[in-house]
Amino acid sequence: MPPIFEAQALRKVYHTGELDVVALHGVDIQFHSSELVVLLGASGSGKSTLLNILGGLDTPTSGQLRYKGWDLTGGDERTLTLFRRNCVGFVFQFYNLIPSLTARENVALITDISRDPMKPEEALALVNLEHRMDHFPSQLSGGEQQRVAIARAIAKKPEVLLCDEPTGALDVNTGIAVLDAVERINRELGTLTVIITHNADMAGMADRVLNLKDGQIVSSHRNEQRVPVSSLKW
Ligand SMILES: Nc1ncnc2c1ncn2[C@@H]1O[C@H](COP(=O)(O)OP(=O)(O)OP(=O)(O)O)[C@@H](O)[C@H]1O
Repeated sequence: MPPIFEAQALRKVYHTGELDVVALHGVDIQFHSSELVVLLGASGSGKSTLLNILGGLDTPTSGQLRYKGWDLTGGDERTLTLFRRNCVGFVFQFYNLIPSLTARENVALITDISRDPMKPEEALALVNLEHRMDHFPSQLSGGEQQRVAIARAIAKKPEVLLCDEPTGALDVNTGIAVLDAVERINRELGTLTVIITHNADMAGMADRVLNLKDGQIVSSHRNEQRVPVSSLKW
């Protein structure tokens, strides 16, 4: 099977005042359909930069990124907008839900503008929140709010789910429920999933574990078997 993403010599330089910060130093990597990939690395190693480029939120300074053979780096803003809207779901550390809307309404905001979405109820059931659909964010725990954010990200049935520190603001037990939801979506929908974390204990849940250091992928390890999230040692 051809890869979903194919990155070649990706380089990203941020210019801030007098200073140039090289965030990515020539990254070559492929991501395949249905994979669950955990991306590890110290603070500042370039994880978010890589994820943002994969998701079309940022563009590389040089190098090439292809999505299903489609050149995202040569593309114009309209191409990137269509790619983001139709192909990618994002989950961030902070949930960014709209406080005046219920869980169902927060998800419906996205399904209303998508091409072939699932129903908000279906997306919320996938993250085990069917009993909380009519609650407002303030009536939900941090982990439940993050699960609403995951439901919102996947309700449009994206090919790719990108998660930047999805459990960064949560305690261990709440984080487990969130990762369980992400793993289930990957398994049941076959969504290519990339998760950034500082927590090396999460590596066991992945098909593949990448380590970034100083803007380069310094190791790539494939797990023979995925460990269920509930059995990971924290
Ligand atoms: N918008 C920006 N402007 C200038 N420099 C930036 C910008 N975004 C990131 N950087 C720099 O690029 C490097 C890589 O940052 P990045 O956020 O990708 O790292 P990270 O591995 O995700 O870090 P963390 O784990 O702390 O989130 C860092 O040195 C960072 O300071």
